[in-house]
Amino acid sequence: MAIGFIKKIFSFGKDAVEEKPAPPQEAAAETPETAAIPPSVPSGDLPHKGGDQIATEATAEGDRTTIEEAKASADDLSGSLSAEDTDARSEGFEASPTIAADESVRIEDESLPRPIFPPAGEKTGGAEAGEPASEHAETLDDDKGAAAIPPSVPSGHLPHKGGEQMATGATAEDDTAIGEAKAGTDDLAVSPELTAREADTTGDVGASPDLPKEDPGATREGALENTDLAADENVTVHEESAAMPISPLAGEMPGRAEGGDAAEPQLSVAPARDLPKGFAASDQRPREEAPAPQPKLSWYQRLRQGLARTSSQLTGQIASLFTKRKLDEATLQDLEDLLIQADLGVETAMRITDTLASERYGKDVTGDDVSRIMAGEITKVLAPVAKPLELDLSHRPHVILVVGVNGTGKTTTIGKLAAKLSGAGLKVMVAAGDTFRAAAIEQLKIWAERTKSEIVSSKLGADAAGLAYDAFQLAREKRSDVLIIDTAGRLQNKAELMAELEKIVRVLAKLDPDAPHTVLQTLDATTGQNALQQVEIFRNVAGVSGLIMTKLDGTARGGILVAISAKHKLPVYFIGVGEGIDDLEPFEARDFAEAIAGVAAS
Ligand SMILES: Nc1nc2c(ncn2[C@@H]2O[C@H](COP(=O)(O)OP(=O)(O)OP(=O)(O)O)[C@@H](O)[C@H]2O)c(=O)[nH]1
Repeated sequence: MAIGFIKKIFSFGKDAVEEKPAPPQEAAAETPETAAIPPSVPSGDLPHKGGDQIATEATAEGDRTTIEEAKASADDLSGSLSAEDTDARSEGFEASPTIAADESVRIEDESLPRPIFPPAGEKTGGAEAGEPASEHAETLDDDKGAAAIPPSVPSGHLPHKGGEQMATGATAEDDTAIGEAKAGTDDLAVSPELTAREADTTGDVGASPDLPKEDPGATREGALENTDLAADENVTVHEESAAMPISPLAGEMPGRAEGGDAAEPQLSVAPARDLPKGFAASDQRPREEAPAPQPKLSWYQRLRQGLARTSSQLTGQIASLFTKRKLDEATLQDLEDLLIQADLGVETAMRITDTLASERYGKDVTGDDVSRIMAGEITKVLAPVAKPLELDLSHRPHVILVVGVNGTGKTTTIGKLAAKLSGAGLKVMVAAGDTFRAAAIEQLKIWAERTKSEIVSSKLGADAAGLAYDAFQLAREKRSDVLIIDTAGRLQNKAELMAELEKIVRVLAKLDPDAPHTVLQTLDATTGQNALQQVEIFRNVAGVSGLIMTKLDGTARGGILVAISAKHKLPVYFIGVGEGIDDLEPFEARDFAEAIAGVAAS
């Protein structure tokens, strides 16, 4: 066996490891489809440059593909092998996107808001009042890597420095008539003749041989107009030279010290001044006391805390049902009703009552007895679906498509996943495929900054399938390990949603028949029974291969995960119990069951 093709499984979230030969399409995946890399692009793993965002927009046209192909590829999503091919990792970029545009290209410098400078005399070692605010932007341009790192992220904490962000937009035009589609849906075959351009993060547009050098003295906007680029639409290059403002991450990043070691007390102290002899400086201003760092709860404690409402509601009702009561038919029926109302599902409710009846029929029963049996039965239902998310890194990138209804936590979950992967040393790219909401794109950019991931985005309303295709190509060229694609969730507009998701899946399969390699659906626990139906719909549309349930914190409806597991039997990879970057953990059947049933850890 050739050494370079030894593959391993990287089981993301859990410890499972297995081996599997590399898929044959990898060779094809490596085939450069674009022009040779410009000399200015370093070979090997490109260091992620802090805070830079490159936005390109291109057109993509693809070959005819049938819905069957797309569905087949979507179905073929079982996690397979992953390998960290270090040899391959050291290979340079063999291609960079060629750019074609017949209209103007713009570069926008979206610097951060100007910093507020202290008044004259207060700034030690700095300029006096009136110092031009623009100096900040210049500084950022000169040292983007440093500038882009969020202040609370410890330098060197993550292996990929900076947060190079590329934003590309692409359009993919279908060339297949409606009617070839399976099950009455559109055949949205895409013929992506992808054209993309990528600007060097320093703004050196000449990195691409097709592009003229930017005149550094000129206004960025319009500097590239009337080039010989051929594209169907305008190409806009966003150069965001500074990190987006984000909230502090103290204690949020995996591996960060807990308890506020990053939070140095910020006391308001007047700068020392030279006073004439006979005077003494005094500072009467009240000093702000830094809040005492809160001890951070373990994941298990947070899970328990998060599921406390579900659990207390359930156990409270059970306790009142079984007060001084022998177990009879009526009590069993009441219990079954209660469990069904708690969203556990009919199947699981019957399992619990059957087991209880077989153990305690005609005897005294306490709420604790019921909770114990309930925990055991729920564990049995959940254990088969509590699986790790297997990443096949031989694909490079392993493509994860994230789907789900609006607000179920797709973007947030992508950020949390990116943090885990990036924190483990993997090179992550995220794609802002929710092109219908400006806020979703911005939100993902912030997460990319936080997690030191690259980001591919386009302007609002751009074709999501084109963007996905474009991102996949770029992720290949950049040798990203994982590409995570966000999507818009619009259940209320089902036909359009179905068509778009099917198209994204189909277009990705053009580049790799196995892609997307994972289709993750996020489910909002607070929606209760509605989540069951959502899985049904997205499973059919996008070939969902696994679930992540979010917002288990504070809901009384956490039982729905049990009903979904019993019905759909789809793997549940992770659960979310908060909005923080580390509020996502692998799903553990027993922990979850015991937390819901309100029994002490076994
Ligand atoms: N409490 C809690 N909030 C969460 C969790 N996951 C996500 N959220 C919040 O839920 C809201 C919606 O999350 P998003 O990530 O924007 O959801 P989305 O599915 O991308 O939404 P669209 O972009 O509208 O499709 C945000 O305010 C998140 O912070 C979680 O596990 N717990």
